[in-house]
Amino acid sequence: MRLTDTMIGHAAQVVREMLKFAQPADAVLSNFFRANRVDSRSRAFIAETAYTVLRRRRLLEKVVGERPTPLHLVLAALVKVTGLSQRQVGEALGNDGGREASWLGELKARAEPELTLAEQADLPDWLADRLLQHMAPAAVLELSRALNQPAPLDLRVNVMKLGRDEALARVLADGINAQPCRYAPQGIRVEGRPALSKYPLYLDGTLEVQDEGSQLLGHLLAPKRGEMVVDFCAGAGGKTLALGAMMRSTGRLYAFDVAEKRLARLKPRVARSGLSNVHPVLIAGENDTKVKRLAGKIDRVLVDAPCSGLGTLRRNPDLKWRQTPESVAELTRKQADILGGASRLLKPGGRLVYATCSILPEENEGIIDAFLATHPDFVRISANEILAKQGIVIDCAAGELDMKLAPNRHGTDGFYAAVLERRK
Ligand SMILES: C[S@@+](CC[C@H](N)C(=O)[O-])C[C@H]1O[C@@H](n2cnc3c(N)ncnc32)[C@H](O)[C@@H]1O
Repeated sequence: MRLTDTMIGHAAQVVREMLKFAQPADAVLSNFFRANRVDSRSRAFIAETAYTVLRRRRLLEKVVGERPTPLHLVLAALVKVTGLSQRQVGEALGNDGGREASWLGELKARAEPELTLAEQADLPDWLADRLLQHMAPAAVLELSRALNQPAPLDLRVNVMKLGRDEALARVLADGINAQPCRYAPQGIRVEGRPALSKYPLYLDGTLEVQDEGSQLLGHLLAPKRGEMVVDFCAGAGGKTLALGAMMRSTGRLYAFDVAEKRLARLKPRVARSGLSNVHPVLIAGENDTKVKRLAGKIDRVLVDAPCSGLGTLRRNPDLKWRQTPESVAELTRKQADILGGASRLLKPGGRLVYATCSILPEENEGIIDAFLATHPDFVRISANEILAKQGIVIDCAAGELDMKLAPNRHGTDGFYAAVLERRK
């Protein structure tokens, strides 16, 4: 790929917008591409470079020094992280970029800065401190390095339409490099970024984009044909679709959410999937009368709780700069309330799965421990045993009941799930 000064300038423009943190990084990118016509190779460069700056912001700010400009952050990212040579970047900058080229020369000559652990991990201090409360420094570095890599693309095969092996064979025959996911029985991991929006198997609902970790949640809830199931925080329905297919389009699957826009995005996906058992319900909150009416009637409840998203930094690196100790505290209050409300839905003997894509214990086992302390009618059961019964063997700590996934150990996003059962 020939790098040009326009591409570098565009990347700096995107970085400038992203670092305002007024909008999520992916929204900044799509707005930029809507407003500026750029060819697909430049697009990939701009997106990757801007995300590299977000991922490695602390290192880059340290390297660049005081009052870093977006352009200097981009140039530093290209030579310090992407591994381009000073000459390659200098040539792209051309004659008009003489000042920046000489700045790059200076940068190259500077001694490598001393970095604190949080800077090496490229995490804000508060977040590194939280992780260090329950992890060794080497483990924090290993986890954060994995979170600072781009994520692979995982697809879930809709088994109502096609078996995983047949779908994989079709994908391979269409020239897309892919392999079965390591754990998720319906998962396919794809190499590169194929254009799915025009791909027939995607358009007809055979394939859905879903991280392998998310796919496993369905296997933890393991809904059966004919059951009454609630996806309490259904959002745009990624998990709803997987649950509906596991129920073979029978029974009733309520998709609750408080966000009308997200539920609206669920409807066309349900149509494409061919499921007829999904009932989207807009609720005002966990105390809505629509929720209360179903109290004690539901076999299985999934609570895919709103969370900090810090397990998804591979895809959403801006989250580590957007979240704060205060926003996490607010989320934990909400998580406890939602879990309390959702738990009332269960029949005796029913199963609840509480999940987040966070790596912070206060959003995960902290919520479950506090819930169990005040709800003696619930017991925690082994997530790993439920998976093992379905032939899914996850590498986990001895005696660990909850499912904890991490990119450095499992190649998935950071994920947490606990399985609770209401006593009979
Ligand atoms: C992690 S997202 C869910 C993602 C979704 N399950 C999927 O697979 O695409 C959390 C969702 O919880 C919803 N939410 C927030 N507060 C809620 C509440 N009190 N009751 C139900 N849903 C809530 C948010 O609107 C958001 O869609």
